[in-house]
Amino acid sequence: MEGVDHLAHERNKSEFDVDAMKIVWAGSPHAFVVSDRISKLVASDPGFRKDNRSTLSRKELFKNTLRKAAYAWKTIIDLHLSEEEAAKLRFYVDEPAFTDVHWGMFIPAIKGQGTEEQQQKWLPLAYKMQIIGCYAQTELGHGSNVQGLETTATFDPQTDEFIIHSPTLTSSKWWPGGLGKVATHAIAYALLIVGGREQGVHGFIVQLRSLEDHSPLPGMTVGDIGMKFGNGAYNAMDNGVLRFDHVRIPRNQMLMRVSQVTCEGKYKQSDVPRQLVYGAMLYVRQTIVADASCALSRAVCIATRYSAVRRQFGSQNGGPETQVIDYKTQQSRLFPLLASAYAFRFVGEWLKWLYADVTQRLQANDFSTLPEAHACTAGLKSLTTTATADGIEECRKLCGGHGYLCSSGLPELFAVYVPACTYEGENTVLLLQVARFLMKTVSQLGSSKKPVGTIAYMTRVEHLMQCRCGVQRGFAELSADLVEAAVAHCQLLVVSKFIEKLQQEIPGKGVKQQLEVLCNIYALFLLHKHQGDFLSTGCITPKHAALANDELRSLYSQVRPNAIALVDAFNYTDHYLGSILGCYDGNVYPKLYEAAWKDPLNESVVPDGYHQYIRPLLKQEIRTARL
Ligand SMILES: CCCCCCCCCCCCCC(=O)SCCNC(=O)CCNC(=O)[C@H](O)C(C)(C)COP(=O)(O)OP(=O)(O)OC[C@H]1O[C@@H](n2cnc3c(N)ncnc32)[C@H](O)[C@@H]1OP(=O)(O)O
Ligand SMILES: Cc1cc2nc3c(=O)[nH]c(=O)nc-3n(C[C@H](O)[C@H](O)[C@H](O)COP(=O)(O)OP(=O)(O)OC[C@H]3O[C@@H](n4cnc5c(N)ncnc54)[C@H](O)[C@@H]3O)c2cc1C
Repeated sequence: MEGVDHLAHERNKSEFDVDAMKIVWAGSPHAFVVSDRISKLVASDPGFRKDNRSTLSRKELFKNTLRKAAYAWKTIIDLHLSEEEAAKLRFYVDEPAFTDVHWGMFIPAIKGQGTEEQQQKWLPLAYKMQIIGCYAQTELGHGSNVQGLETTATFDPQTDEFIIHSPTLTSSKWWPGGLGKVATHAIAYALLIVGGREQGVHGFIVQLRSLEDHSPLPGMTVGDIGMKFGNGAYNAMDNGVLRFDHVRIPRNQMLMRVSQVTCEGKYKQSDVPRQLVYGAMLYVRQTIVADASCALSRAVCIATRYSAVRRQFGSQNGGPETQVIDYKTQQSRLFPLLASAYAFRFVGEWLKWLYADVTQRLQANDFSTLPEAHACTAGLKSLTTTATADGIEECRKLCGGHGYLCSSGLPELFAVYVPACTYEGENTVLLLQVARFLMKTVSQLGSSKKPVGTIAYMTRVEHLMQCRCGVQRGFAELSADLVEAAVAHCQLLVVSKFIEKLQQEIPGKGVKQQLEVLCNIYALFLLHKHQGDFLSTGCITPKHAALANDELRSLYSQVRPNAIALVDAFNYTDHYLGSILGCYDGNVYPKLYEAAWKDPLNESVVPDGYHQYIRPLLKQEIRTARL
């Protein structure tokens, strides 16, 4: 039944303009056109094939990733793609690679922390990929505690150089993506020592490998840290280890926007806050929130389409069985995730705006919104990645047994996604940062400093005034509760940004109504999940809670006829989805059957090893067998 749309009856049911919703999801008509064109370009090019990934060995997988990255770069140059189109192309190629960190961290770190001169020198090389960079911050002994890093950068005024050194085993750089086998350069973070005085952790541009033959430069011991979670998946990335043995670099390779070391050995701080050293993390956390909506929507698209295809029980008079998407239990697990995907999309859009705004202010030496931007990026990164990782796993379960097959796309998606809960700031550690920000705000309530922006609501929460005096005491003791408060604050942010989105003009028949339903599901689902907190704090009564649950059930029924169209609006190609269960035409069973026969284990009917291990068992010859 190739060519038949098995989900056509579902698509016919929808009550809104899907094409208009595609534009809302993409962000603008222009963004939609670019995304649509580039995703189709990648999907139709056999050079970007990815369906064989799970059967490759680590070395084959890695080499294939190198080939794809080179091929992507050639395509970008041959087709004269703009920066926006090139970024989309890398996104749709959909393979973790050194390029993520080069474009996503190395370049932003130079832009944010480098002086004009440094940017002019290094950025053109990086943009043309004449150098490949990584972001070497984390060490074997410390990741979260950045101030605890042990690598040293000691200034030598005699030669006008820094000596970069790894004094202990635990000071070995450990984890940086791209470092293991590819990067030619790193932004390495090290404790600056000038004239015998420690001046805190700073970033340095360090060349790692020869630009002629790729061999490590003298004083560098560098390699890959080994296999990671999930067989294929994130193993395409060469996360690395690096030790420095008194490596010398010129003084002008310290990133000097925030602070400078002069040739006389004087340490000077600009009037910009030293937190700007963490600027690259601010940037990446913001991109991670946008990525969360992509990963979650992908899993939800797979689970929703498959739930409409899959039938179990309930046949009446020999008619078809019930589509599992019609079970209320399936809906109550699936539709909040669908709503979350949309919610994260819109909060991601807002965060992008917030980041652009804080960047503009920083350039004009206005640092007033930096703490809020830090709290928002850290908190939303934590909230959205946790919910997305959990959501992908829930989608796998929603697909029953077939969800466990690699051809469902879900195991790989989970394995690639789940480290987002750890990298770029471990999620609990980041929530503690939000909690600290909230508690600082509470301690200032009643003073002349009024909370503004995302914390303006705190003036309206009367009982917070009573907490003021004790907030700086007992932070550690109460940290588990404070983390919950931080999550609640972030959830409020997500809900309020969804509501703000709905206050805008949204064209297209029925589009706004669908988004209103999803927004209400997102908010009421949270209320339902945290009912205990709402009840115990007296924010709602048991009657409210019961009403909310009734309303939630009714909202699920309203989503049901539109569910397939709502995931079609993500506009994902079958190539990008990488899932038989989620394929657009819903022709799942023949495709699953066909894919099984392509497994390397099915290349012969009698497996390798039969004569050595199976036959001796069957023939009772195991004692004499040579094992
Ligand atoms: C297109 C691209 C796609 C991109 C995708 C790429 C994916 C790539 C793949 C994945 C690649 C993965 C790549 C990777 O994983 S790269 C490695 C990422 N590593 C981390 O994220 C480490 C996590 N730890 C930290 O961030 C900090 O040390 C924390 C936050 C725990 C503070 O620890 P500590 O308690 O010791 O504090 P302090 O003394 O150092 O500083 C305290 C002061 O600084 C303020 N502060 C703190 N942080 C920031 C900030 N960021 N902006 C602005 N301000 C900030 C803070 O509010 C406080 O201010 P105040 O209260 O004193 O006023
Ligand atoms: C796939 C992947 C890619 C990465 N890529 C890079 C990269 O390119 N460059 C780079 O520099 N790094 C990279 N990292 C490292 C990453 O940024 C760190 O692993 C991360 O910041 C967490 O730090 P950690 O490993 O020290 O965790 P830890 O801090 O040791 O966390 C262990 C546990 O301790 C808890 N904990 C820690 N501190 C506190 C506290 N103060 N209060 C309460 N609980 C606490 C945490 O919540 C966690 O449960 C990568 C990591 C991964 C997994």
